[in-house]
Amino acid sequence: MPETAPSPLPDLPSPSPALLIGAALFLDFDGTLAPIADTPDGVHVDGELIDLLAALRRKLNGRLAIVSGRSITTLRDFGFHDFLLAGTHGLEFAAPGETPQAPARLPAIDAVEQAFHLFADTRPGMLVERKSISVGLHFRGAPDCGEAAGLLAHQLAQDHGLAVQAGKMLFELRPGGADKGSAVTHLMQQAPMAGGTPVFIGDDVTDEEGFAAAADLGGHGILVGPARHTRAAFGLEQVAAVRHYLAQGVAAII
Ligand SMILES: O=P(O)(O)OC[C@H]1O[C@H](O[C@H]2O[C@H](CO)[C@@H](O)[C@H](O)[C@H]2O)[C@H](O)[C@@H](O)[C@@H]1O
Repeated sequence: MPETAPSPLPDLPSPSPALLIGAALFLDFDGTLAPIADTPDGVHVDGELIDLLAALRRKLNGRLAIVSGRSITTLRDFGFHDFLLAGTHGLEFAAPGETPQAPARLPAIDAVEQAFHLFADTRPGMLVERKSISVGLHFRGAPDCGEAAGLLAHQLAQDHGLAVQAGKMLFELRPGGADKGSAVTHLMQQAPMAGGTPVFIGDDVTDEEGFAAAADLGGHGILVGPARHTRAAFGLEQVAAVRHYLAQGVAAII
């Protein structure tokens, strides 16, 4: 029998700016609001982005949140002090100006961080990212080490009862029990997000739970980047298209 080539994934339709009217908007950070950089510290947030998000949030009567794998502390360091934040893949929450609600850093995370360093320190290009309550092992600078990094991450997760969060050239270990979907569900139950139609914009596999939660609550997911199997109904090509879309949203909402 002749082998059949897998059929290409159809491109997702572009979202209309009108989708943002009445939305409760959830925005991923890396790869959605800021282009992917070589290292976690290589990302820059410009004042124009903060101003755009602030204008959109005003139009949405406050219904705008950033839902990221970054910690709340890091998001605030990037300049998002005044925003409703869900950090570390749905494990942490903070309203503007408030102390983050977050679980304590587990001793197991410190043990994993040490093991990650033992692995990374002999492999040029590997990078360990210390985070508030989790730890990341990045192989963007050493792509050949990705498979070994994944094996190590899964072994350590099993040894310490932690969850593996795969990302873009990254394995992160963190406590389980939450994801971006649970963050959306949680935030949709309270002001200022309650009452809006959830719209989740993200690029990474970690955003799929966010797309699914938004869809399950009657809203929509918007995937940033190339087509893939996804729960998102709409697509935008890249970060610049996201910014353009958000600016169109500001203009579309009276
Ligand atoms: O949920 P997000 O806001 O998308 O955060 C997910 C992870 O993003 C960061 O790593 C990714 O972006 C880096 C900078 O562009 C890039 O160098 C790296 O390869 C990507 O995986 C961040 O460092 C992680 O802590 C986040 O969990």
